[in-house]
Amino acid sequence: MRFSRCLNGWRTVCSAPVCRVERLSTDSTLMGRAVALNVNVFLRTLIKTLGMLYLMLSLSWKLTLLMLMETPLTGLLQNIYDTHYQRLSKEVQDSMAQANETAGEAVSGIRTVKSFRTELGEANHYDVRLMETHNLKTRRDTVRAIYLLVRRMTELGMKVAMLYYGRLFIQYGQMSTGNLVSFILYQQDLGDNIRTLIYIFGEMLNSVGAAGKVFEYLDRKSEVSIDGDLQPSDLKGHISFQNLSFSYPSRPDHNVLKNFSLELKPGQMTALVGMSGGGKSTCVSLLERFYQPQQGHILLDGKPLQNYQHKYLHSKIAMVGQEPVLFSGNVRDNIAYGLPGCSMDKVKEAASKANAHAFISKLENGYNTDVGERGNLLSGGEKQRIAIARALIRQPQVLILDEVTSSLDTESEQMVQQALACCPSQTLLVIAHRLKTIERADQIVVIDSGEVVELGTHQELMDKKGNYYKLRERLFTDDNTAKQDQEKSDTVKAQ
Ligand SMILES: Nc1ncnc2c1ncn2[C@@H]1O[C@H](COP(=O)(O)OP(=O)(O)OP(=O)(O)O)[C@@H](O)[C@H]1O
Repeated sequence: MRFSRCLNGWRTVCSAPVCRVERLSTDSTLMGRAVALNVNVFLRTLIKTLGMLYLMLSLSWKLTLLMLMETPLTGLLQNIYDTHYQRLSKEVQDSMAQANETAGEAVSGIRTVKSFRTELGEANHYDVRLMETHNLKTRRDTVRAIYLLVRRMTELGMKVAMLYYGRLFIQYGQMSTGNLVSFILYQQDLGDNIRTLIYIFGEMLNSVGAAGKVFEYLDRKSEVSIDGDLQPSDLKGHISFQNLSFSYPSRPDHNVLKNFSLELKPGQMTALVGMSGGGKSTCVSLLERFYQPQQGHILLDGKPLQNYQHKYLHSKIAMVGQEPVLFSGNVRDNIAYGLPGCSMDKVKEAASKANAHAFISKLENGYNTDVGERGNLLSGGEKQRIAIARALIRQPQVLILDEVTSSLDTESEQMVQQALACCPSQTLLVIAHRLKTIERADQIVVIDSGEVVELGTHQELMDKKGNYYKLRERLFTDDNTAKQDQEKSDTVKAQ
């Protein structure tokens, strides 16, 4: 559960890894169970089997050899069966993991599910996944039933042969009737033991697939090198993006940034603006070293970003993202996330700067109030302010705010802006759609299709009447239309 939470907010975890979380948890459970139980039973059964074989050999080595002739046949049969059974088991596990993931998504996004229930109609994704799992299980059980049938027939054939040759040995005085009866009794037990061994062996093979997946996750190497060791005590926070070209690994043909260059100076506020999908958040992801650019460099105080020690870098560059990520726990733990032993005074100071102290004090248990899973007991603006406090408490030299003011009211927004202005030597990078919030920025950078198309102060860009001017006009019109729509709907509601 805790692990899954960390994966959900992995960017936050990295700063202070949707993958198959369910599969990982199912696989590790399967592996743990198989190792603990099976090894124990396997060893006990193996010793018993060897003991019985010794007794059977002493009764009649010829009959024993005859019985053992069955082994290669059973082995071949087992091999064919295992291959199919393994493949189907893996598909069942994948399908179950997907079903659990779908259910988890539906529960965490219950509001969206409820809003779209009519559109979803009968197409309940979870049911579809369960049906797929059920079909796969049926196929797996059929393969098992066919295997058992063929195996029983083979065993029956061997028993007939044993009785036939046993009778002949008694006839020629090579074996007494009592010995044949004892042999048959041992042989039955031996059969049970060999079946147990085969079953456990199958189970162990089954868990090898699961173990493979777990080790695949554990052995994953970060594509971004983390062996830098620079930790200067006097970091200024001067950042320079130099001729960056970048495409995401999942879409290598789509060049998100093209020959992108930009400078962020200490003590200055830089605002990135532009149409959606232009590449603003990508700049931030590269600065946070979530990805490595294919071409170009990002320098921090003149040194490549990868030369800095990973932990040090994330203590100096803090980010508050578009969607604030909170973890279940109390307010204090969320603000002091990744800073064990942080004093309450520092937590309160950061909360005050982020304009969060007042609302936190009004909560039932103040800073000890549980924020609920992913902070769902708080409003969007409250979560946002806690996320800002989490960034400010680190006193970062570079602070990145990605659309953070979008869920704040005007008053909170102004207070946060004031708080940010209190750190004069800090390098501040702000991404904003509400262009009003960035008018006081020292430089405004307009990004379009991964390129810097305009750069200057608000006034310079307004005078230029270029992209920024048009963007403002468009957003201003959209804002007005939204306001008018809101007013209309308020009037209708009032009537
Ligand atoms: N993880 C990803 N994998 C593949 N492509 C991505 C990924 N994240 C973003 N992109 C693509 O990269 C381009 C730039 O996205 P980015 O999020 O940087 O834009 P943006 O300017 O921040 O947009 P917005 O203002 O809507 O947040 C888009 O075309 C987007 O589809």
